[in-house]
Amino acid sequence: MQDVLAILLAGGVGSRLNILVRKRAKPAVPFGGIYRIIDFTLSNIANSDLTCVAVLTQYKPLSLMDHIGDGSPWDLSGRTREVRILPPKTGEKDWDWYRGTADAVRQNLDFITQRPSREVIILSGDHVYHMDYRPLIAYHREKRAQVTVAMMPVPWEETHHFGIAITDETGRIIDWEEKPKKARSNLASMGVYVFDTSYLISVLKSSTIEDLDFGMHILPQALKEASVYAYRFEGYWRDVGTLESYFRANMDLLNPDSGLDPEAWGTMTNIMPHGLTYDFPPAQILCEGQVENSVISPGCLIGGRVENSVLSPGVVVEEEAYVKDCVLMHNVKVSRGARLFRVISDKEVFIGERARVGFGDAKVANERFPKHLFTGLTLIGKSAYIPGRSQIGTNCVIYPDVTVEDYPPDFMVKDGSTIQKRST
Ligand SMILES: Nc1ncnc2c1ncn2[C@@H]1O[C@H](COP(=O)(O)OP(=O)(O)O[C@H]2O[C@H](CO)[C@@H](O)[C@H](O)[C@H]2O)[C@@H](O)[C@H]1O
Repeated sequence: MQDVLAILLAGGVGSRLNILVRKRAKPAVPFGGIYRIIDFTLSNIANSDLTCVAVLTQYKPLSLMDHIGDGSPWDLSGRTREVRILPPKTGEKDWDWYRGTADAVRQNLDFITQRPSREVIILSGDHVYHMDYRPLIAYHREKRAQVTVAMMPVPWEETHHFGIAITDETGRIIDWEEKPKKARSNLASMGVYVFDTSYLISVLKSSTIEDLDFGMHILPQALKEASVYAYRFEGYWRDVGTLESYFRANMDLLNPDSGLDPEAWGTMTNIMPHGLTYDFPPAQILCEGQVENSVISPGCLIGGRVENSVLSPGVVVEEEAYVKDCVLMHNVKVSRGARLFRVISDKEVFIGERARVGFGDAKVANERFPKHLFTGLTLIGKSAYIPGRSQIGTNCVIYPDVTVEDYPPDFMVKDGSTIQKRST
């Protein structure tokens, strides 16, 4: 589909993913063993035969740029295919940081005006889903819409996280509420929009709002002056913007009925920048090793028991260790006899012998720290060191790079605590 340009928004701060996004943009966070979150949207683009995409970055873009490279892992590079990574433009005075999703596109209007296109599809880099965009574009054309929003019903108690539409019987959107306190419908926007190119250019050029946002400003305005339709999507889709939803989506990989199946969807990733499958040997389960309902990536070495967990390449679980309901990223080492329960661990973490992590009372932890954004999960930052025989409760956050010197005596970390690196 050479007449449709794709714009992938990949610049949000993603602070709800806590220390996982301290050094990387949210779309670059590892997911599901060998993938990164952005792989899902890039694969959808390639599998929908879209040939030209701009990736708008802003916050900590380096690992994202490394990962995307020239786009060839998704077949997005060549004479007629291109992926363009666009950082915020330098303005007259200083960096003109993007102030809203639509402002980010407005600052890169050149990309759109310099390439002939009939429609522009706006996508987000922090969703895990499989979608063929071609039926959506066909629907947009059939309805002669100027804007089409991909939507799906969500549980009523989650409606306040989304843009919500009220439609008439033809599918036309007649009312829109961005993240309403009390929603009148549960038909939620997936943050996937198809715009007629000429309408998108005119609506972006005509607005004087600085922090211009699609859900907050552009859609309400479009309802007044253009024909806006809802396209109902049926399939697996998750916004993995919070730790809870990120964890749940990883766990969905282990449930054959969830609808999340990257292999069946032809999801692609870049295996080169970190030498993923090229340098890692096949995964190995030793005699004493036991694995139940888990994703085990290349280079993993399992001597203990792993249950309902997602392991990225190079994870080692030594003899007598027990890992249950965990997401462990690249090269985490779980030493002999250690026990982990509901832990999300970033890369290169060392867990000492007989340490216990994530066992505790989430209710108590929530009472102590009601503002914590997650329940019953413990989060370990990149390259952190968990001392042997330590006991780390649930709802704890262990910051990146902490060493043995940063822990309290006898390594007892109460439910809901945070261990930070001591400033030197
Ligand atoms: N300045 C910037 N530059 C580049 N990229 C940026 C950016 N600011 C945000 N982004 C990226 O744009 C995407 C969407 O941004 P937001 O996180 O602000 O939207 P939110 O998810 O709250 O709601 C939106 O997405 C949900 C669906 O998840 C809809 O229901 C809702 O209507 C819609 O507003 C994300 O991928 C983010 O990383």
